[in-house]
Order: sequence, then C-alpha cells, then structure tokens
Amino acid sequence: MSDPASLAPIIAVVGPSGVGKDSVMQALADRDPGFRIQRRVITRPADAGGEEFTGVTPEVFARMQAAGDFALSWQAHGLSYGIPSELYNLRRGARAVLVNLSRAVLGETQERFGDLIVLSLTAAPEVLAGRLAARGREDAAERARRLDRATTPLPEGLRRVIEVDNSGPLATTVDTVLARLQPESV
Ligand SMILES: Nc1ncnc2c1ncn2[C@@H]1O[C@H](COP(=O)(O)OP(=O)(O)O)[C@@H](O)[C@H]1O
Ligand SMILES: O=P(O)(O)OC[C@H]1O[C@H](OP(=O)(O)OP(=O)(O)O)[C@H](O)[C@@H]1O
Repeated sequence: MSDPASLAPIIAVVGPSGVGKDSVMQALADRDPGFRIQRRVITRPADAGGEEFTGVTPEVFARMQAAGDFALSWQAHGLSYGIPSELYNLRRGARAVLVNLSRAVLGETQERFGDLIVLSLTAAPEVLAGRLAARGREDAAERARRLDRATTPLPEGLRRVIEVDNSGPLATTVDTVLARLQPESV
C-alpha cells in the first residue's frame, strides 16, 4: 500500500463487451482492498444488473455534466457514462483505483491523469459471445452490436499498457495482473 498522503495510480480496465472487465475489477478488490473500484454513473435502468453503478435518466445525467460532476464522460451503446469527480479522492491512500473506461477516452485520460496504467483484457470471440449470452443483460441484437466493436484497437501513445488474456479462470487472471503490476511497484 502506498503512503496515505500520496495519490494512487489509476488503472483503466478496457476491452470488448463480455471480456470480464467488471469481474476482474471486483476480483482484484476482493484479493486486495487497496484496489478501489470507481463506481460509474450510467443512463441505464438502475436494476439492470452487472456492475454496481448509479443509474440516472438522460436529463439528470445532463444536469450532472453541466454542474461539473464528472471527471470523464462518454457515450457508447446508446448510453451516457460518467466518472464522478470523487475519483480524485479515491486515489488518496489506495494502492490503485480501478475504473472501467471506453477505449475511446484513454488518450484524454492519460493527458489528465499522467499516472495511468491501462489494463487491456482480451478473450477469444467465441468466449465473448458465450459470456454475453450467459450474462443476459442485453438482448440478441444488442449483443451482436457489442461483438461487432470487439476488435476496436487501443489508441496510439499510451505509456503503460498491460494486456492480459481473461479466457481462463478469474483467479488466474488476477494472479497474472498482480504479477505484471509488481515490477511497476503498484
Ligand atoms: N474469467 C472468467 N471466467 C468465466 N466467466 C467469466 C470470467 N470473467 C467474466 N466472466 C463472466 O462473463 C460475463 C461478462 O463479464 P463482465 O465482467 O460483465 O464483462 P464486461 O464488464 O467486460 O462486459 C459475466 O457473466 C461474468 O460472470
Ligand atoms: O469504446 P469501447 O472500449 O468499446 O467501450 C464502450 C463501452 O463499453 C463498456 O461499457 P459497459 O461496461 O456498459 O458494457 P460491457 O459491460 O458490455 O463492456 C465500456 O465501459 C464503455 O462504456
């Protein structure tokens, strides 16, 4: 764990829909409470399941954005996503702050928070399709749209990228992530 006064790095967890971003974040935090998870604000019904998030209407989201409540925001899958400014406070005294981001905002995030580590998760296409179906949060048409953008590349210019295959058991992925973070003293 880092010095309580210091600011922990942000680990942006990215990858295609169904790859296991939320599951890996939760498993890391379960293994070591020094990993804190940044909850997101999303214009999705609050009872949709999956990750813990704050569900708001598009009107409330727009008001929050206008009020400067978000450190980062973007749109995807017909939804708006916001990262609350509390992200700044979560960094204090943590080992790292985990946040599920769009690959599209990584450049901007790195500019804003110099100390950014990108954890890029991968899995084979058939694994993604099986996991999305098993999760059951989206209908078949929406799952197909999500699978279509599975191969979106990472932007150029990212300084610290750790790519980990999450096709196997979650515990194996967590072991690999922790081992890959070690040399970077996170
Ligand atoms: N390593 C894994 N092994 C088996 N199932 C997994 C693994 N990682 C995630 N899952 C399952 O796959 C589904 C999608 O995972 P989720 O964390 O929601 O992915 P994402 O946030 O990337 O869309 C969930 O039902 C989850 O329980
Ligand atoms: O630009 P991309 O990198 O493709 O990402 C687009 C969006 O997909 C994910 O959302 P969400 O977590 O709601 O969906 P998922 O759980 O199905 O990945 C991710 O967090 C982004 O908000």
